[in-house]
Amino acid sequence: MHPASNPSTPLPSPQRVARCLAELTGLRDREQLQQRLAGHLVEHFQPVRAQVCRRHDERMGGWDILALHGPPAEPGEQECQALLEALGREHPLQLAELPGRAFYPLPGSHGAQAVLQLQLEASPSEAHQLVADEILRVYRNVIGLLDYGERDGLTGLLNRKSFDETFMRLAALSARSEAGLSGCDGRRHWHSGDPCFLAVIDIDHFKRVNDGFGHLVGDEVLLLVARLMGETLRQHDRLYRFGGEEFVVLLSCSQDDGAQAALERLRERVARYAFPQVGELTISAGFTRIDADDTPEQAFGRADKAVYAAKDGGRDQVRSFDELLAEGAVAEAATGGVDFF
Ligand SMILES: Nc1nc2c(ncn2[C@@H]2O[C@H](COP(=O)(O)OP(=O)(O)OP(=O)(O)O)[C@@H](O)[C@H]2O)c(=O)[nH]1
Repeated sequence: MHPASNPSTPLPSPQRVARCLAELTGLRDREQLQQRLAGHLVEHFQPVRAQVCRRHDERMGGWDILALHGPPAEPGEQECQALLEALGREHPLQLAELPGRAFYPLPGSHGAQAVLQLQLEASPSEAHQLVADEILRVYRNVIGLLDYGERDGLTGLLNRKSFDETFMRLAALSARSEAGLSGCDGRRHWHSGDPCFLAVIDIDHFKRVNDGFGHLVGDEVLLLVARLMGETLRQHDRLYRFGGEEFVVLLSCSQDDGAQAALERLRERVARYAFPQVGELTISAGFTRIDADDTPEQAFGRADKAVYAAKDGGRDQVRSFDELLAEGAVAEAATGGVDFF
């Protein structure tokens, strides 16, 4: 049974709603946007408990919990089902079997999927829900505009625009990992104790595709490789194309060999895929761990050297710069000497 409608929570004044919308439409940082939206919804509904649940690994399941109001509570089986259902929705979810609970999808944080889980003392009035729905709609529109500006037109992957900022955030997380720290810092998409990596992925002999089948088919191959990347790598890995036939990935893995395994999975997936007209294709990948004092240019330069090693070694392989360095196969990357895109 649903708890009775709660008439005691006053409807927000038009000024407050306008202030909320002005704030949300003025933000450009997705995490900040997500946090402020959650904050406004909490203020709006005045729940007994509110927490943001982030899905941290698509394959393994599991949720990262960020308590906004009241103590955090691990979602039970039914709640996990509801969270999953809410993820893909445009509208909030309320279920008869979970009275007093509301699940607000918080989409758009670069693949990190999150839901605001509210525990209410009483069902909100229809007018309350309507206002919250409209706030959510404006939020989605802002995310849509951000996507439009930050994504590559052909593949839908991220473009160069947000790369540096994300990279610097990862370098800071790597600093925590080097210091042996871990735990939730409240603003993460990644586990703050995990090492982070930059990978460069290059389609082998792509020129032959263009020369043999034409640029339209070449473009389709780029699109399909991007799709395979999205399907194979994890939700919170960030996938970029800055133009050309080269892709960049920022990923965090709980162990050092996790990046190698993730990229191997992608390499195998591409090698097994039958590309329309073209047939078989392979990729070469190189990666490096991101250090605390790295610049994007330095890390990219190292990963790029590893790609060259993969090409030299016969293509269709994944190489780690750090391993190549340990083997003496490459020299330490010169600082700043690499052309970056
Ligand atoms: N269709 C298409 N082709 C592109 C795009 N951007 C770059 N290219 C082509 O990608 C090809 C890259 O070729 P190369 O750098 O010589 O390398 P490759 O043939 O992939 O050979 P290896 O990297 O050595 O395995 C060139 O033919 C570019 O014209 C694009 O947006 N669409």
